[in-house]
Amino acid sequence: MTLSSVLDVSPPPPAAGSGIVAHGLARSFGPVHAVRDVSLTAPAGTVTALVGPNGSGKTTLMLLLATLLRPDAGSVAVAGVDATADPQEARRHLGWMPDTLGVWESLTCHDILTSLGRLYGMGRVAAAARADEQLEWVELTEFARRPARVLSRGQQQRLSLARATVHRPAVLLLDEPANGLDPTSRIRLRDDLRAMAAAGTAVLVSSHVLAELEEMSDRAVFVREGATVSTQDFAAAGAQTRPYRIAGPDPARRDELVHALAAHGLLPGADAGNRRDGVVVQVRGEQAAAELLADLVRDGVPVSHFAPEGSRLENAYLDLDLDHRRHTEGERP
Ligand SMILES: Nc1ncnc2c1ncn2[C@@H]1O[C@H](COP(=O)(O)OP(=O)(O)OP(=O)(O)O)[C@@H](O)[C@H]1O
Repeated sequence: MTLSSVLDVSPPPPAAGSGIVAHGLARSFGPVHAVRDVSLTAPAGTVTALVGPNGSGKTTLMLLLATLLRPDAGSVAVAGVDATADPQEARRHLGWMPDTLGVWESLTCHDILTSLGRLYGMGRVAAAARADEQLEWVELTEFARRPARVLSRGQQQRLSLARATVHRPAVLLLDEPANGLDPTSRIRLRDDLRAMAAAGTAVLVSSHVLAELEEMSDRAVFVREGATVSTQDFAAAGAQTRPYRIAGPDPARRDELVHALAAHGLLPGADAGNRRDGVVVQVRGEQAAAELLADLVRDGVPVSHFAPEGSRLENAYLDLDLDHRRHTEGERP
């Protein structure tokens, strides 16, 4: 498939509202069932995280959603367009940021973006103006006339984001976008993706950096061995039970803290205190956490640290992993 056959399309209409809806996707490579049964949604106006272990089929799934691979079974709708039946039309609504920049390293950054704009049907002047705008957005204006091969890894990622969004897509797919980015650029990326979602774009992002994914995402879809295993909505997660680490300023008074927590029916977990000072207890939602903290302060228990332990995404991932290991170990003869 040539790039022009992928992108030789007219400019997209204003963003359509339905994001991505995929049902029963499957794709094998010979005997390897990379994607077996994936159903997911990535609604417009949200950032959806795609999470799964190495080899669970995330990249293959992204390529299926981006219409760069044909599924063996299942369907994908992109902004209301049946992408399996009409991939060309679906691509007008899609932006795709792979984990490496790829092609055209001898062209200048400006030429790359202008060429893309032209392939999406923009006129010469409009495409050049859009390239300037995108380069300014990703802070690469000083590299506009230099070949893309001189860019650092982080700069390449930023050019890749500019390239993926040159046509203002309604749906944006990103595979490990924060790879190689320094902390400032990661924060920028997070803010940019949040801003795009706020403007109505459906953003689907895969990454292994779960704490970072949680900061930028509204919801998460978990995949394992080529199949969706669960979906988590962070807006609804405030009521969920999660571990909190609570510590006082004086480690020698830990027993006093344990005693106070026991009075609330909270017993430290088996690994409590292994990694850092304090006690880890399971607290039933944010309201209960607020009440517990107020009670400890009222009772004169000195508290210098009171915070959720790990990210929700990390905890959910570890729970799924544990369930899976129990399940597979239970199946062994
Ligand atoms: N072109 C291909 N030919 C053969 N096997 C493939 C091909 N692409 C992927 N696979 C296999 O499909 C499975 C899923 O791979 P995929 O790259 O989609 O996983 P992933 O979740 O993105 O992994 P990672 O997190 O390590 O990037 C793996 O077993 C991989 O070896």
